Amino acid sequence: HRGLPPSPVGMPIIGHFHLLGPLLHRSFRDLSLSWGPLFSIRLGSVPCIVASSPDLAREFLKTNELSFASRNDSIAVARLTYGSSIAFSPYDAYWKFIRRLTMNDLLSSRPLSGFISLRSRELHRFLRVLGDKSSRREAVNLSADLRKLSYAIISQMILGDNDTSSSTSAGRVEEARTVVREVTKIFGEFNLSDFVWCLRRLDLQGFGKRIEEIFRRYDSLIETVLREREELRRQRKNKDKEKDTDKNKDKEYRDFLDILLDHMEDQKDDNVPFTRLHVKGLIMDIFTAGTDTTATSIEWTLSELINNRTVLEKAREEIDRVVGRTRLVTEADTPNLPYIQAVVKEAFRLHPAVPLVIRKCVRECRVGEHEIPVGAMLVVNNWAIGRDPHYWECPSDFRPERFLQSHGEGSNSSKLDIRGQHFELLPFGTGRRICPGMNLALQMLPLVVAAIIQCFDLKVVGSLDDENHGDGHVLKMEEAPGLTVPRLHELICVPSARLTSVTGILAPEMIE
Ligand code: HEM
Repeated sequence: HRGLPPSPVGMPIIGHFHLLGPLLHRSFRDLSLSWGPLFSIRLGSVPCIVASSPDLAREFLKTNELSFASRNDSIAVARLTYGSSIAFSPYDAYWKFIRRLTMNDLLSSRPLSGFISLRSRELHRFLRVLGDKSSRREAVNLSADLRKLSYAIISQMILGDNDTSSSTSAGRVEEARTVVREVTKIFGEFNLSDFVWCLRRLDLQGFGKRIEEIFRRYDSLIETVLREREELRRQRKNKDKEKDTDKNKDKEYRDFLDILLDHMEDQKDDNVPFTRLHVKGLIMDIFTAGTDTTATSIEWTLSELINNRTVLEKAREEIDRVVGRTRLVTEADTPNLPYIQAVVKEAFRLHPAVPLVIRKCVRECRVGEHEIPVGAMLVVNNWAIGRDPHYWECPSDFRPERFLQSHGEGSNSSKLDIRGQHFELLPFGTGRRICPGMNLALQMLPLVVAAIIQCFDLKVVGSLDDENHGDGHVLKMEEAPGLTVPRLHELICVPSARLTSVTGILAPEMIE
């Protein structure tokens, strides 16, 4: 394609695959330093356009929104989401149907406010584990526990309040968490077979085997969950018949899975089939899109706070002033904690959990002097934009102050919001495909971060940078590859209780 943006010299058949390392956002940023904020590469036979500036992000994702309102599918996505993903579905009637369903019944403010007590209960449970470790002076794997926390919240939102006390269901939860992680990892890797047709059967990187293994494990888990639920629904129906109860009266025990199964059974719209496979795919989708992203964002925010003591003290000072030292911070407090909100934004700038917004061109369009063909892949490098010195002063410093209104009149960054309106900072993407879990994430993140630093001091074990940075050793900040980019080294800390009485959370015997 002559009209494509500039491109390095590629190799026959594989194109530019050899230029990409496991951390794709870094490879793309390095290429943009030589080829400019808009360049193209070829992945096998698929042209891939990489944009790394806010203006280009606006041009592609807003001005030409409908041309890029779909995403690239892959062998892994098709198999592991049963071809019925919300995140990877093209912009069509099915996508509109499941997006509306998910928003109305799970992720808009009405259902979310119904889950406040669930979030608070799980947060308390998480803090109690930390409190317990603190009283025994034991280390805790915060990365793993944050994943457990976000998994517990999302799984109960979707599947209801499962009793995890028995060893069988605890084992099932553990297995499900592992599967979700593996799916998130494989979705973020580029598989040569997706781009080079003649290599499809060869499976040179061993993706095919991994996909089948993950599929087998997920399918067996989700089948067990579905069969149990179908049996429960049969029993409920029989009971209702016996009692002659109105079908709609049982609303209180309907969770999201029930709503999906109701849609499957009713099948009102023949143009948009909704089968058991769609239910399985959608559940996989929400788990993979929602759990690691949230946990990863909290993990990076805490890591930055650990490395930036002055910021941490300022954040704590705000919590102590607004909330006090005798009760735990709640969701209702977070709008009154602007510094904590700024800390979260600053962590998103440096560590967007989804560093690349990836879309597919479905309608030929023109951007500047370039013609973008149908089928081209678009990558907007959020991570590179967040670290670009053209848009951010001292970009590698962790400075939440840049997001405070009082920080320099006319300062652009203090006015930025992160809900997809400002293209300098798009942690949740933008437009029709913007993250539907944004409201949930923005309720959880400031709360969990504030609660942890309100209650505990964290002493890091391992993962310290060997170089001395003047004020002592700092935590290593290396990244692991994947669709979401978590820390390479898990965050392991010994917590010590900071407050002597946090009512309702830490039992007195847990406090030193
Ligand atoms: C800090 C947490 C999160 C971050 C940083 C994040 C980020 C993103 C981003 C960047 C996208 C792509 C948007 C685009 O293409 O414009 C996305 C899509 C998506 N996210 Fe999130 N997300 C988070 C949490 C969640 C949660 C909690 C859920 C659900 C419970 C969720 C569900 C989804 C889904 C289903 C999509 C695909 C939407 C579509 O294509 O229509 N996310 N997310």
